[in-house]
Amino acid sequence: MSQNSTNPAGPQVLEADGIRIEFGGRQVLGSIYLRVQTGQIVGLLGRNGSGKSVLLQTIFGARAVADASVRVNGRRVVPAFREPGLLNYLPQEPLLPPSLTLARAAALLGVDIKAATARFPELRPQFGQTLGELSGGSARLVQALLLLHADTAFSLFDEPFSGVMPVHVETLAEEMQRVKARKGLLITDHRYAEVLPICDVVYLLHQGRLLKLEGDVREQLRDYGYLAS
Ligand SMILES: Nc1ncnc2c1ncn2[C@@H]1O[C@H](COP(=O)(O)OP(=O)(O)OP(=O)(O)O)[C@@H](O)[C@H]1O
Repeated sequence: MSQNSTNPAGPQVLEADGIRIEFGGRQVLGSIYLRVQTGQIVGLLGRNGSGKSVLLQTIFGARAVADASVRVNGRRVVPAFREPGLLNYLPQEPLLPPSLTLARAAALLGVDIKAATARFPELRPQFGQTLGELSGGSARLVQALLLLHADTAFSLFDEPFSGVMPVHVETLAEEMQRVKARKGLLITDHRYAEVLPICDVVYLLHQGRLLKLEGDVREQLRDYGYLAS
């Protein structure tokens, strides 16, 4: 399914709800509802250990959760990763094998290197190298760029800016804003100063509940103990 085949007339809507997760009797997520649509960047913030990674894994389908419902345009898609062209996911840990050349990774994901690196020309000469030969920050940046430019309706990013130098964080954030014209992006990253300005919707995971923040987002982030006062 290409990104426009499910609903060529309008945006696609990805919804996740009924997500409840416990570890050892401790509830991490309690009846979460989250919505992302194409054309939006949705930010997911929360303190360390609040369950952001677990939530992204569950939406992607890498973590099976009883009663969890993930839907696209109202149609249940569990596990979502099986749905061709629906979504891709950058986990916190490296996604692609270190032995893979960047050119091969791009080919596997159907990504045009020239388009993906249009704003990162210094990366182009590195496409003959393997991911393992890159620095940690460059490898992170390349993987985020490849998933961003792959032809899926949604991309889920778990800390895409981690280890990436500030000048590239800025350019990657701008690139996300450009790409959202044809995709929906769900991003969690503690680089809130870069994340907040590009988000259309901000969620905060707090004590197992997912709160949609409206109004003065920074003030609420302080109130909930995510930002220092
Ligand atoms: N397999 C597991 N077994 C037990 N507990 C787990 C397991 N996976 C995650 N947890 C716990 O679930 C909670 C949420 O973890 P998660 O990695 O989703 O947090 P996070 O919000 O992404 O944190 P961070 O901001 O530090 O990346 C943590 O307390 C973690 O220890």
